[in-house]
Amino acid sequence: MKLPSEFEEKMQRLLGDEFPSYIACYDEPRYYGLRVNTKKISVEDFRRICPFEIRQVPWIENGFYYNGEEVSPARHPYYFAGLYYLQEPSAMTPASRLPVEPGDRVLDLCAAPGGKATELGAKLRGRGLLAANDISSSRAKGLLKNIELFGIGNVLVSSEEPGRLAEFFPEFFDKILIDAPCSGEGMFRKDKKMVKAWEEHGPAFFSKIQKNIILQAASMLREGGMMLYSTCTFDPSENEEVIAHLLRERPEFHVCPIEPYQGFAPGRPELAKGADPSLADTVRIFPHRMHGEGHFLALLQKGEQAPKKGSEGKEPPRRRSRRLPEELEKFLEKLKIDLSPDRLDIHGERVYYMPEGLSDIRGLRFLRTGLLLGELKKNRFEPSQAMAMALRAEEFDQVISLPCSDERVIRYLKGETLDVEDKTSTAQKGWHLFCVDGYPLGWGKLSGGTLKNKYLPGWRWQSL
Ligand SMILES: C[S@@+](CC[C@H](N)C(=O)[O-])C[C@H]1O[C@@H](n2cnc3c(N)ncnc32)[C@H](O)[C@@H]1O
Repeated sequence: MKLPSEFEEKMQRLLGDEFPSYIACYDEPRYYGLRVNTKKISVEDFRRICPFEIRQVPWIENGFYYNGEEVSPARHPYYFAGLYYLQEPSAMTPASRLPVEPGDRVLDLCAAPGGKATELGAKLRGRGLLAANDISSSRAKGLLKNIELFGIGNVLVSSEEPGRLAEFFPEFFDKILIDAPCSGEGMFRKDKKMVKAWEEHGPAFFSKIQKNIILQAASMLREGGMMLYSTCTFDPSENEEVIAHLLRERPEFHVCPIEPYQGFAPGRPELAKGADPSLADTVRIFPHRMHGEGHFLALLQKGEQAPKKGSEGKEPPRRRSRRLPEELEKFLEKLKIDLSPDRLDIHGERVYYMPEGLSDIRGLRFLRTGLLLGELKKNRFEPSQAMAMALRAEEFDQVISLPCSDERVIRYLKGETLDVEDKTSTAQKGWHLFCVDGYPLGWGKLSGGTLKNKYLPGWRWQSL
């Protein structure tokens, strides 16, 4: 692979004796990985049902390698059921090393297409708030889809410039992830187009942006909160230097050690202005030291551990306590989950289930708040694709589940009407949650043994 000579020279200076083994990696195949969605399935159960060979990523509990030259996990019904996300193994590290707990208010500031946000959301277990933001509104649409596919409903998905977001959320979040836009040097092997992009916009261009983003993020973190900064590049000006900039500008922050793995290399304090020794607690991932493409991570804390504020002082806006439309009430009776009525919000035809503790966001550019439950149409309620993905099969009273070997599963994903007489009684009718091996894929409406397909058209299985 042809690399820019300026890049090679820099890596030689950075790695010294290790440079030959680093550069030799470019003649080896890239790593393919998938990360299990633990909100929907345990790692143990996934191992049991996974239809292709996988190997544990040793530093990620729910991360696995697969052979991307032989299998296409994105073309399997389990992918459509949101059971996993395809992700290069070193990119799994940032979300795994930010200690998110159920109930936290979490911000993923540069989130699209959702590789880290989906893991942060899974860790929340449906409690607290995941705010996933990306400056690009087109990329934010893909982000929303992945969050919905993962079944995560306690969300705010927005598309704002970080400074503007900071006006809405001063000292609000318990945990923040900044997976910063970067020159992408760690992605050269995975995607050759990155080399050309690097030649156009290199480390100096991104370093300026990153220094701005990290300060904006800092102002949104509560006292005692934790923030993880990551890039997929090697240049110190985008890594140690950005952290040094934060420590100079916001002295209340300190660097925290990251849960170790034998392949991690320490950060390099001597490569940043001021050579703060705590930068040695940041982590570098190099492909010649472990089986991942390349990353940098820094875990930071603002001040000392302070008691969590929770929703205190940030009252969510009061929602109108109006009677729910009858058709919605009727549908909600079919759900075997506890929904808190004061979190139901109706905007025009659309019904949402709002996350805990979201403050007033009027004026913010957002794509979604909460879980879209469905739409009120004339005298009916139509449940949404997002709700199907957020449910477990046992949480709805009418379910049709087929094994993944049944050809009707793919036909369902293609949008076809199905004959399911063998799976239902003629007396059964109305909304059914259609599942593969017990994992929801979407809705269908049953009548006389025929299932009318309600799978979201934009998500359909595309024929190659
Ligand atoms: C490395 S990517 C994020 C990848 C994502 N975290 C994931 O794991 O799927 C960086 C993202 O930052 C966004 N971005 C670019 N400039 C930005 C800025 N000035 N402020 C915030 N986000 C920005 C880009 O649109 C891009 O989606």
